[in-house]
Amino acid sequence: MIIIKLVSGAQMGQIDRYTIEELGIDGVVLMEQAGRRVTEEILAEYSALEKVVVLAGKGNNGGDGFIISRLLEQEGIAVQTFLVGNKDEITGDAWVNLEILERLDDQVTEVTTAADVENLPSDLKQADLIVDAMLGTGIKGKLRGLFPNIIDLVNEVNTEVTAVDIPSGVEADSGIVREMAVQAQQTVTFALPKLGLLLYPGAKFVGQLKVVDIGIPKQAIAQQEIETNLITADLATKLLPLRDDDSHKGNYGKLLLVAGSTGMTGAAVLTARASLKMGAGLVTVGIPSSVNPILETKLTEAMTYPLAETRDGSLDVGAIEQVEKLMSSRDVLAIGPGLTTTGEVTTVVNKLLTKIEEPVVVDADGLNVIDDLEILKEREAATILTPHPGEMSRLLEQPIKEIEVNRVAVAREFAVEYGVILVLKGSRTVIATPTGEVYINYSGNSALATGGSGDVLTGLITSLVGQDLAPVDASIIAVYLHGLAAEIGSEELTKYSLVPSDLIDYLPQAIKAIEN
Ligand SMILES: NC(=O)C1=CN([C@@H]2O[C@H](COP(=O)(O)OP(=O)(O)OC[C@H]3O[C@@H](n4cnc5c(N)ncnc54)[C@H](O)[C@@H]3O)[C@@H](O)[C@H]2O)[C@H](O)CC1
Ligand SMILES: [K+]
Repeated sequence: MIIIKLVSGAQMGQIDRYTIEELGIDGVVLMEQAGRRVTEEILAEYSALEKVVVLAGKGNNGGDGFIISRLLEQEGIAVQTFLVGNKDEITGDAWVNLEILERLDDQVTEVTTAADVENLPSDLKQADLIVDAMLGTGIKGKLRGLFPNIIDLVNEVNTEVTAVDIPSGVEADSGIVREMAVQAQQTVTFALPKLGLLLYPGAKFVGQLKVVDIGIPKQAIAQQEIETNLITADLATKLLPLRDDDSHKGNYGKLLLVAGSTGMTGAAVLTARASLKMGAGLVTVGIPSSVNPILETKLTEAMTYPLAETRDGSLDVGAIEQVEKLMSSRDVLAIGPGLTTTGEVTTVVNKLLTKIEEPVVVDADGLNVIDDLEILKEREAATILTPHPGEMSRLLEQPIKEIEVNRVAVAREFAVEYGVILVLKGSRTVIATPTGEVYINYSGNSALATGGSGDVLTGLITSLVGQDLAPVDASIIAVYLHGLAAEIGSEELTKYSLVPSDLIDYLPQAIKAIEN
C-alpha cells in the first residue's frame, strides 16, 4: 500500500457511523468481525494458550472483548472475563455480546470496588495472556475510577498483553498518555492505524502493531477527508527520482549551501556531503571567508565560496549581495547549519528570505534568527523549514511541551498559515504542507538524537529539491531515508556509536532498499 491514512478517534467514529447508518452494515456485524480478527491474531501469535484473562470496559471496546472471550472459549481455552463496571451499564452492541456470553454460561465478573481490584493480581499472574479491551477510541480525559489501579496491576505482572484497537490509556488522536497506559506486546487495531498508535508517548505502549480489516467498505473511508498520511517504504520508492543514463550534472541541480562559521565548519561539511551523496549535480558551499580553507580540505567534490564575514568569523551583510549573485545560476538555497546567531547573521538571513526567488531550505541557526514570520508569506518560491521542537518553540514563542504533545496540529497550522513546508523533527518527524496535508515518518531511531543529524537531513532535502522534486516529495524521501540510514547503520554500529557522518555512509544502503 503506497499511502496509509492515519485517523483520529473522531474520524474513525465518523467512518463507523457512516458504515452503520448510511451503508446499513449493522454495528454488531462490525464488532463481530473486530473480535474475530483479534482472536485470529492472538491464536496466530500464541500457539499454546491455556488461560486468558479478558479485561473489558463499558463501551464498544469492551464489546469487542466479550466476543474475543467467546471465540477463545470455543477454542477450548479457559477464559476469565472481567468487566470494569456494572453489567447494567452496558448498552448497544456491547450489551448484545455480553448477553450472548452469559447465555453460554461464560462468567463475566464485575470489578466495581477497590476490593475487587485487589483480587485481580493472582488471576492476571496465572494467565498466559491478558486481553486489554478496557478503553479504546472513546477515552476522554484523565483516567477515572478504578482504571489507574487496574492498569498499574496489568503492567506489574509479567503476563503478555494484547491490546484491542489501542492500549487503554493512550489517546487515539494524539498519543497522549495522561498518567499511564497498558503496556502491550501486541496491538490489533481496526481498519486504519490511529494517530495515537504512532505518535509518542502512545507509540511506546503499542508493541507490535497489526492493522486488520473488519469489513468497513473503502467508500466509507473515502468519504472522510483524511489529510494525515504515514510515510511508507512504497511511497518513498514511488517518489524517488529515476536517473536517466542520458543525463548530465545540470539535470541534478545546482545547490548553494550557506552554512558554517568559526567552530562550526562540521555542519557545513555534513550538509554538503549529504547533498552530494543524495545525487546533487553541483554543490557550492558559501562560508565565512576565514574558515573557507578548512572546507577546501574537508570537501572534495563540492566547491566553496568565501563569503564576507565579521571579525568573529560569522556572516557579514556583505554576504547578501554575494549570495544573490551566486543564486542567479543556482536552483536552490539552503541556509542555516552552523551559521551562529551572532552579529549580522540575522540581517543576512532575513534579507535573503525576502530576496531569493528560488526554493529555500531553512534550518538550525537560520530558523533561530527569523525575526518576522510574515516574510515567509511573501515568498513565491517554496520555503522548507526544518525545526526541531526547540526551534519550533522559539519560532512560535510557545513552550516546547505544548509543541511536543501537539506535533501534528502545530505543524499543520504553521504550514498552512505561513505557506511553507514544515518539517518538524523528532521521533516521528511530521511534514506539513501549505494545503494542510500531513505526512508522518516511522523510520529512524534514537541514534538520530545527536548534533549534526539535522545538517544531514538538510543536505538530503536540498539535494532532492535540486533534482526537481516537489518540495513535499523531497522532504518525504529525505526524512524516510535519513531514518532508514540510521536503522541500517545502527545495526552494525549500535545506536550509541552511529554519528551523523555515518548516516551519510549508510545512505547508499537506504537508497538501495527503496530503489525499484
Ligand atoms: N473502529 C471500528 O470500526 C469499530 C470499533 N469498535 C470498537 O469500539 C471502540 C470505541 O468504542 P466506544 O464505545 O466509542 O468507546 P470505548 O469503548 O473506547 O470507551 C468508552 C467507555 O469508556 C469510558 N471512559 C472514557 N474515558 C474514560 C476515562 N478517562 N476514564 C475512565 N473511563 C473512561 C466511558 O465512560 C465509556 O464507558 C473502538 O476502540 C473499537 O475497539 C467496534 O467494536 C467495531 C467497530
Ligand atoms: K484497549
